[in-house]
Amino acid sequence: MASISEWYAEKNVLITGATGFMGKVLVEKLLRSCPKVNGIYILVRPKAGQSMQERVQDMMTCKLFDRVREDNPEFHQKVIPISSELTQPGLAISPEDVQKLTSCINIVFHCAATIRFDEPLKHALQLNVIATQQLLSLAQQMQHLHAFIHISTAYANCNRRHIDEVIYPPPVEPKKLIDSLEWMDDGIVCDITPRLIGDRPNTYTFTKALAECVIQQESHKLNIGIIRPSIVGASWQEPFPGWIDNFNGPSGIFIAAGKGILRTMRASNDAVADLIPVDVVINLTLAAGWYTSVHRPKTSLVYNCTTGGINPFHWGEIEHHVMSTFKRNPLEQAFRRPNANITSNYLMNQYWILVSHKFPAFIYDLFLRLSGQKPQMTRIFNRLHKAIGLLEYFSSQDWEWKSDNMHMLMSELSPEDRKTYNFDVRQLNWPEYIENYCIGTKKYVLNEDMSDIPAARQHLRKLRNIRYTFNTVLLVFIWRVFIARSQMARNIWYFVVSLCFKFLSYFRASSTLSQ
Ligand SMILES: CCCCCCCCCCCCCCCC(=O)SCCNC(=O)CCNC(=O)[C@H](O)C(C)(C)COP(=O)(O)OP(=O)(O)OC[C@H]1O[C@@H](n2cnc3c(N)ncnc32)[C@H](O)[C@@H]1OP(=O)(O)O
Ligand SMILES: NC(=O)C1=CN([C@@H]2O[C@H](COP(=O)(O)OP(=O)(O)OC[C@H]3O[C@@H](n4cnc5c(N)ncnc54)[C@H](OP(=O)(O)O)[C@@H]3O)[C@@H](O)[C@H]2O)C=CC1
Repeated sequence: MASISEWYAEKNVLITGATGFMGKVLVEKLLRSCPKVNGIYILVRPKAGQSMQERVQDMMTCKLFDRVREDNPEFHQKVIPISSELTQPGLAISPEDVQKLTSCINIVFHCAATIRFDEPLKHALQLNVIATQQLLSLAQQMQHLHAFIHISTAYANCNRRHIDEVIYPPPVEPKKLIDSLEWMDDGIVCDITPRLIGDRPNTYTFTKALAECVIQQESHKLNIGIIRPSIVGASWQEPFPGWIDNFNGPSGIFIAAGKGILRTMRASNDAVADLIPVDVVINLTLAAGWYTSVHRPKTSLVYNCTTGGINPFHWGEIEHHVMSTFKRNPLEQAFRRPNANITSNYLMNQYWILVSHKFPAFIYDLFLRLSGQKPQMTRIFNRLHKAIGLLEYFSSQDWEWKSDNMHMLMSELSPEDRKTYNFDVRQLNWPEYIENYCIGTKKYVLNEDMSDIPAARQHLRKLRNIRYTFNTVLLVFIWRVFIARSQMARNIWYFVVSLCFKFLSYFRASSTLSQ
């Protein structure tokens, strides 16, 4: 049987969400490991004043593509951008492009989605559900399509504790919901959103669950594979360790902790931190594309792509390794020395928020105001509190995912493919991975230079000295106020001072005698 790379040779691949975090890694891996792939068609929209072409050019000059660039400097010729806005009717693809895609595409990878937890329901539905529906209908017209691979999330069914590799019945009938929301104005939709999403924490997980149902209902004769990754983190091995380009999920939290801004967060030390490296997810996705095309399973296979059941690691351990990495490799211009603690106790967390977040922010902003600058720390903390408020649900409990299909797929690969498309997370060394992840946030998200680490360490030492001075002044001040008001405190003070004097005289006398 042909290896995975051989199978992708001469194939035309369509990818949505190629400009996103996972999409980029997918494009890169295809170009690097399947150099004979015929064409990679990517659906891209113009954004933030940049044309589609400019965005794609920018994407391909990014460091992620360095290895591919070395192997084949002309790699960009294989990437063919197609203008598309997924929230528009017909995905806003021109008739000529539709013609091109339907006649040549062999495999579709659908990665595009809104992953914001606070997305208004109407927009999340439009992108995560209706766009999926429209893409399926385009796929139905493709004459040479072998497989359609949809990227879902392991948290689509986070209202359950034990999650099998099946598509669960929808919380509401997607078609009925789409029809009803169409005539409602945004205010009404916003009001009824909590009732609609029920026991799911946000519109993201709710609409991703609906998307899976839409796929089940409307796939007809297509060969479907559904990949459900848990919390996707920096790369483990490929194209190099620690690659990450965004603040999503834990990355923003790690950075905030490394900058000394985040001091406390509600999370359970003993809960499994189900992180999965992005290269593992992409390797599994490509292998699933190959398997679905070659074996054409009778029912759509769902792959829970998680680590917790295979090689568990816990939030408490993550906290320890993140802190230790950032102490050894500090971020530049830290606000305070990194020292974040997670706690599952609500009151304790509120106390530390007050003492370690709100109070220092207030003092710092006061200092900025007095020195004629614009206050900013309170605003940063408000944003951080909003983000951690949305993430806490995922860090305070654990889930059990069945991953039989992931094991089955691994057993179907040749030894060579198992190396090239490695998704065996039993080999993952967590402390090493977390260290590379944190360094990755420093290098690739914050664009900080590793050669500036001595200066960053010097800055941490300065912060430590400021803290010692501040604490000493505070202690002396409190004590002075205290002894001015209490006779007992004064007595203790005189007792301690006279004790010190006695010790001093004793040591002086004994040193004089010994001479
Ligand atoms: C040591 C401790 C160990 C314990 C550690 C526990 C970690 C526990 C993780 C659980 C993780 C579960 C993950 C579920 C698994 C999925 O299913 S993965 C899908 C993941 N999706 C996400 O993570 C999206 C979550 N993010 C959001 O919903 C929105 O970004 C937020 C958080 C509501 C913020 O919205 P917003 O206020 O409108 O801000 P937004 O425009 O997004 O960004 C504003 C700025 O903040 C930055 N930013 C965005 N997010 C963050 C963030 N999280 N932090 C800091 N800055 C951020 C942006 O880069 C941006 O910067 P500028 O470009 O302005 O300079
Ligand atoms: N990141 C994670 O931790 C996890 C992600 N997933 C799933 O993986 C997939 C990819 O996630 P990730 O790469 O992290 O997400 P990103 O937010 O990084 O990427 C989203 C992609 O979707 C595209 N997109 C969004 N809106 C539109 C639109 N209206 N028209 C055209 N394209 C659009 C974006 O394009 P543009 O650049 O133009 O905005 C971008 O390419 C998603 O389906 C997500 O649900 C699952 C589990 C965890």
